Amino acid sequence: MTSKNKINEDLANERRKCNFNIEEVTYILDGGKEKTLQRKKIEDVALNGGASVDDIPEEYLSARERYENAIRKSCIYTNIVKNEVLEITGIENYGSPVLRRTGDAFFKDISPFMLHLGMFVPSIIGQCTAEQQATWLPRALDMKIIGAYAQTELGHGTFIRGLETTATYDPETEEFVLHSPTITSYKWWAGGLGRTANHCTVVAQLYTQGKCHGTHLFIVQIRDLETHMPLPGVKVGEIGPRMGFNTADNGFLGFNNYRIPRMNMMMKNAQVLKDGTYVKAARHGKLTYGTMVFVRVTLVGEASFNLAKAVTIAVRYSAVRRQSELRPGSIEPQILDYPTQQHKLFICIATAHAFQLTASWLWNTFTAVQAEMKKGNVDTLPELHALSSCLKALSTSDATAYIEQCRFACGGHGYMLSSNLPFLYAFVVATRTYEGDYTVLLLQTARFLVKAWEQAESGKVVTPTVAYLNRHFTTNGKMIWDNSPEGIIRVFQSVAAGKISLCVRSIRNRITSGMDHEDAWLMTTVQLVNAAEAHCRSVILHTYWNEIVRLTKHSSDNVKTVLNQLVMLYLTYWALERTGDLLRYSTISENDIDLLQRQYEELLVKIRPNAVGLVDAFDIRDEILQSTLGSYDGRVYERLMEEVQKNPLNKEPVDPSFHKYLKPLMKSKI
Ligand SMILES: CC/C=C\C/C=C\C/C=C\C/C=C\CC/C=C/C(=O)SCCNC(=O)CCNC(=O)[C@H](O)C(C)(C)COP(=O)(O)OP(=O)(O)OC[C@H]1O[C@@H](n2cnc3c(N)ncnc32)[C@H](O)[C@@H]1OP(=O)(O)O
Ligand SMILES: Cc1cc2nc3c(=O)[nH]c(=O)nc-3n(C[C@H](O)[C@H](O)[C@H](O)COP(=O)(O)OP(=O)(O)OC[C@H]3O[C@@H](n4cnc5c(N)ncnc54)[C@H](O)[C@@H]3O)c2cc1C
Repeated sequence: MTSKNKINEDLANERRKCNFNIEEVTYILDGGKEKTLQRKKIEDVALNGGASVDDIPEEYLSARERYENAIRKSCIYTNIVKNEVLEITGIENYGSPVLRRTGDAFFKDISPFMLHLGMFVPSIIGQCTAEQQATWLPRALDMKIIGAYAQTELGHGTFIRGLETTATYDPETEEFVLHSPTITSYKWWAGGLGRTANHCTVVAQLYTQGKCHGTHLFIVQIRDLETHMPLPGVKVGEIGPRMGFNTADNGFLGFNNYRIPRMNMMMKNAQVLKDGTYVKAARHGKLTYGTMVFVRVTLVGEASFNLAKAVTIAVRYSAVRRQSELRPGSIEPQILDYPTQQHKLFICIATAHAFQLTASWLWNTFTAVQAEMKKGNVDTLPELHALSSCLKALSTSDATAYIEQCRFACGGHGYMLSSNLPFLYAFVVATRTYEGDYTVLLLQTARFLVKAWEQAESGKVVTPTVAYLNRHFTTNGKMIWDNSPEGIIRVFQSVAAGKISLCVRSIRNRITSGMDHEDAWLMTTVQLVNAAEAHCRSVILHTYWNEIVRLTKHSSDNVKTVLNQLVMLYLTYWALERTGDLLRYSTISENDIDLLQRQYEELLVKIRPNAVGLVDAFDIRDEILQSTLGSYDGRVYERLMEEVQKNPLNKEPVDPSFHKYLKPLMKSKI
């Protein structure tokens, strides 16, 4: 064995200690053995040519070089996908999470094609008629046209109804005239728009026959397909450096009375006829927001995957890193042996599991709602919107905090870009804002919760995710504390019910004392966000526990044990985080809290020997992790030194700036 492929001895020891079948856990997380085998096959095809095709790491490049390099790699990857991967998986898997995952081997930051696959293509699928799909989809999937999703404007992101771009129908020519009437109406932020896209989905206020019908979606060509020049009437460019997303060429876009054919309005849910007659969406007023719902659903899985990457890096590093001494003269312990380090990291492993299983469950819910909507039934859409909103908000917010915790857990080396942790953080922190800001989305869930509360109050049976509200009206007093998983979940549901109840009371009291409904709601929004967070927490706890019970029914004993330890750690962790709520809404005592704390610390000890095995079970290839600290072999220090060789600053022993500036300064007299 050469030193290049030798496994670090501490990491090798950890793997010897692991007492469960790692593959079995991988299968559970992937959704079954077949899915794991399929993923591995795709990864082999996509990555075995050597994915990391950068001679100089992208962080050393200028903005121009970085963008060009990102385009170069996007094209390499797209060709691999088109020519090799889709042969195995079929075209319907374009844009699947596996391809998204494999793509990470090519980019530390982000591909300029991400929004094409992540939002432009889904908007064609979700918002176009079959005829329109036949026109656009094959060209988009084959990358003959490259798109972006241009909704947000300089002046408005959250409040979609406030968007200012107009699309006015002209029946004479059967065209829409797109126009940006103000500076604040300029599209701003759309990924891939600045330099890459030649088409985009544009969200604009639709005017026909002198009436505004609110925001609708349009497919708009913005650049010439041969020359890539912006078309006359289109002003487009890149918005400038930002925190992360620096290879995504986020762009701005304005229109000067720019004409597009009538059939470029995405007409699945509402139409404008040739004569300008507007035909309203028959089923639900918010179906044009469908692409956002789809992306919110996928973002829960994104949060899980990125957290899994971060904790894989941090746990492996913590097994390799030794620091301090427990007793004078004793061997320095692996930092993973410190309970405080375990406290930082094991919750991250458990959270990645919780989010992965919740993401799969949410995806199933999403596809079930889609199937119902195809039959014309939109009754389940409000619950899906409430669920996808709060799960997107919480998963991205928790993942952000825990990825940062993983970085802290790696000490100084966690700040190195080559650890990949800063990139992961910058990528994930944006997910908390884009596709609906954290607070705004929780307030959407709160609207649903208050309505569900009112239904339960009037004796109606409410939908499953809020069924605990029906129970709230049939039980008296505080929920009895019970330290079983089901007991903890019930208490969390009581906390949510209690908080929603307080919100309803506050709103009613405020209205009674003279406020109108809008002000009463506004004054209660701090509590409403809190209640929606509590509801979402209970949904995650419940889903995680239920899914583990279901998925480990036929598992080997040791797998059952370790996955149970993790889910118990998760439940106990959150119970301890929320002791204030538990004291308020349940009969938990000081003694019960002491017992919870002890239980938590014992779980850390039990999980410790399997920690490396657990992160190995995420099965994330080194090419995808792209981390000096987190590779499978644990050659942390060697990789850090190897990376230093790639630093262009080290190419010459003396920097030219020495002769230009430093030396004159040193020679100058005071
Ligand atoms: C290879 C694979 C590639 C990729 C995959 C991997 C990763 C992920 C993919 C891509 C992501 C990558 C990068 C993304 C980059 C970012 C993109 C963007 O950010 S795009 C822009 C997103 N913008 C937003 O999310 C804006 C947020 N704002 C809103 O959603 C709305 O304005 C808001 C809901 C806040 C308010 O809307 P409004 O019309 O004012 O409604 P109101 O509050 O009055 O509510 C009325 C009524 O409607 C209900 N409702 C609202 N929204 C929905 C909905 N979406 N569905 C159903 N119902 C909805 C609302 O609850 C209310 O109902 P009630 O009256 O209470 O009954
Ligand atoms: C990296 C990145 C990529 C993006 N990519 C795209 C893209 O491809 N396409 C696209 O169209 N957009 C994109 N966006 C835009 C993104 O969707 C918006 O920035 C996001 O929806 C937030 O909207 P905003 O910027 O208007 O924030 P604001 O709404 O201005 O939020 C500012 C603050 O006001 C608060 N706030 C706003 N409204 C309310 C309310 N009603 N109640 C309480 N508090 C409120 C928020 O909580 C927040 O604290 C991207 C953004 C980022 C950061």
